[in-house]
Amino acid sequence: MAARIIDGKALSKQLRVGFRERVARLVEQGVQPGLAVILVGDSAASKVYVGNKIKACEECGVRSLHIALPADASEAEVLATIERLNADATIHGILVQLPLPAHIQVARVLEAISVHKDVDGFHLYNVGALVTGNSIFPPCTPYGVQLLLDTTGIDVAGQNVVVVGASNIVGKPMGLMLLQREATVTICHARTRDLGQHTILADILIVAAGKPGLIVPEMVKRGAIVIDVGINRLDDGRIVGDVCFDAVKEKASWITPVPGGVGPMTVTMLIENTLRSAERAFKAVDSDEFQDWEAPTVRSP
Ligand SMILES: Nc1nc(=O)c2c([nH]1)NC[C@@H]1CN(c3ccc(C(=O)N[C@@H](CCC(=O)O)C(=O)O)cc3)C=[N+]21
Repeated sequence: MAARIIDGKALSKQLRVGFRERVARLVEQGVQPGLAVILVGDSAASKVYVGNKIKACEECGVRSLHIALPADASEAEVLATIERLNADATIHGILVQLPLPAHIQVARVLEAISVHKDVDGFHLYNVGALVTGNSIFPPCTPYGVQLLLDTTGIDVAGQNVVVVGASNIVGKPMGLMLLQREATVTICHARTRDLGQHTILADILIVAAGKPGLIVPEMVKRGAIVIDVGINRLDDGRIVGDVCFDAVKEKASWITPVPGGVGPMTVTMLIENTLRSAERAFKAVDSDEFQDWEAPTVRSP
């Protein structure tokens, strides 16, 4: 029997209805949630993603500030932009689109963002919070995957989860989030020997490798849940994930499509984090998470 489809577009749509209500409540109290998106350079893919984020803001009533810097903008310029946004009380979330041009140090930029506005969850403080199991801004893509998994009704505790890809923005945080939920987590990566030997054991297989066609049915356990985080543009213009969807869906119990799976959820969770930040700024929700702890300024050598 073919797998059931986990529809990220539909779930996003549903969640965004609730977001509009939360924005309305905030606006009633005089708070207009605001998200700043900084894009350095003009990569085509980044433009599409940033465009989707801005669209989602509009859809939910979040004010968005799109700051486009030229590809040769200096690191100092990017840092100055962040400083300005850190100090701007009308901005509740700051996102610097990755990847950045090679002359800019990603770590310096991410550590410059106020931990209170780090809606991507990429600041070291938020990464540390995730490691210790009390995440403040969970990174958007793994956060979205977690909600997609929830819709299947499966309890991940005790399940074999295999994550393919060990990036800082998807694979590693994904593994940590599911470990927190008591799954048995394996993280595979480019140097993993005999990938299929690991993936075949997965009750839940999450693939974020950026390699079209990487996962074939022989590597998938019958009845597994398959989450495809990959987004690959083929020469013919088609967008596909890392999983051979048509073949694998005959073996899986649940599967996410690309597009329309994880991608829209990434954007949706960005809005969720921005609303949480705005609510927290207003003290509409418990702000104990930060425990009045002032995050240290991290200085790079
Ligand atoms: N600081 C930072 N934060 C990010 O969250 C971040 C980033 N940098 N850099 C790049 C990745 C990628 N990303 C996506 C956003 C939207 C879709 C999306 O909307 N996908 C749709 C359409 C895809 C398309 O048309 O190309 C879909 O899958 O259905 C996908 C991927 C956010 N990222």
